[in-house]
Amino acid sequence: MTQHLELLSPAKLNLFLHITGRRADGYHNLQTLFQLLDYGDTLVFKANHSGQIRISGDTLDLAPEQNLITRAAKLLQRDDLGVDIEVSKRIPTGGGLGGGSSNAASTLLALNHLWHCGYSNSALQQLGNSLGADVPVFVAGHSAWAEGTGELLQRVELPQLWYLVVHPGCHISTAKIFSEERLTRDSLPITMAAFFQGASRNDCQDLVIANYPAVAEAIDWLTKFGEPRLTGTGACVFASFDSEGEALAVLQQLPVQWAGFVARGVKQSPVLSALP
Ligand SMILES: C[C@](O)(CO)[C@H](O)COP(=O)(O)OP(=O)(O)OC[C@H]1O[C@@H](n2ccc(N)nc2=O)[C@H](O)[C@@H]1O
Ligand SMILES: Nc1ncnc2c1ncn2[C@@H]1O[C@H](COP(=O)(O)OP(=O)(O)OP(=O)(O)O)[C@@H](O)[C@H]1O
Repeated sequence: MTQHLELLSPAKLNLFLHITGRRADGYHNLQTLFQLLDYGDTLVFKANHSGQIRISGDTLDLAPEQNLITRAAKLLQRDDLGVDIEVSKRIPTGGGLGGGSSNAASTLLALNHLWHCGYSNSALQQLGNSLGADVPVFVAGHSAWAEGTGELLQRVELPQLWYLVVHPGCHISTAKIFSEERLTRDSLPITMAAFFQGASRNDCQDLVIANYPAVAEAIDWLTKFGEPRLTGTGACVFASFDSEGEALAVLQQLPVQWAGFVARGVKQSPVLSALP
């Protein structure tokens, strides 16, 4: 039995984000296109029979029971099953890159394997949906067109472009953006064909630009080199390039007050590629 697994828990971009309505429970229906990236956090899992779920490394000062990694593990834990998880974070939190959701999904996939739980991928997606709206796509492990609150997924083949992702330094709460009165929440649903013809935007972008000057400045700066857009509810913004060289050339000019990285869009999550 494999006892040890090292996984790259990937970041995602929302290539567009339309909010099409608000449900009775306060959650929003949306349309989005999730692009998974070859950039992420490293999680090392060592399974044991201690009955304990222990996290070390970059714990983000979160109490273990608040960490989405622990919460995901608890959904699968039975009897004396235990695990030590070493975390190295690279994905900034509150960045719209889905780092917490990705970690939760990676944990579900890893422990389903190491603990021999026997859940199907779609059962794990359903379990993950209770942890966060972005968890199912990371469990599915492929780029996807998403509807509902993000859990109704359709596989999409996307060109494997290179992305420059810029973090303007501020942390944005997803719940805060979704609770703003001025948020656009009545976008008409579009077809996939309309997206590929260029008819899309991020409905959170104007609101975030108005409230977070650093995001506005990052978008202005990136406009010199491409067509920047916000991912999720921010704070990160991104632009696409045909080659790694073009993206890296722009990264080299990034003003020092911001962080950034270059990553490639991938067809399959590195987590799924690493699992037997
Ligand atoms: C904006 C996106 O990043 C797009 O990918 C996601 O929809 C957000 O996913 P997430 O961070 O996993 O979000 P969750 O942890 O489920 O929800 C955080 C908060 O955002 C709001 N929320 C989130 C998703 C959604 N479809 N409607 C919402 O209104 C809710 O107030 C919720 O309390
Ligand atoms: N393992 C984890 N990694 C990152 N954040 C975590 C983790 N566990 C819990 N969290 C909490 O989850 C919250 C959201 O983190 P996350 O990085 O997923 O958000 P985000 O980058 O804004 O992405 P999204 O696009 O899903 O909104 C943070 O406030 C953080 O405190």
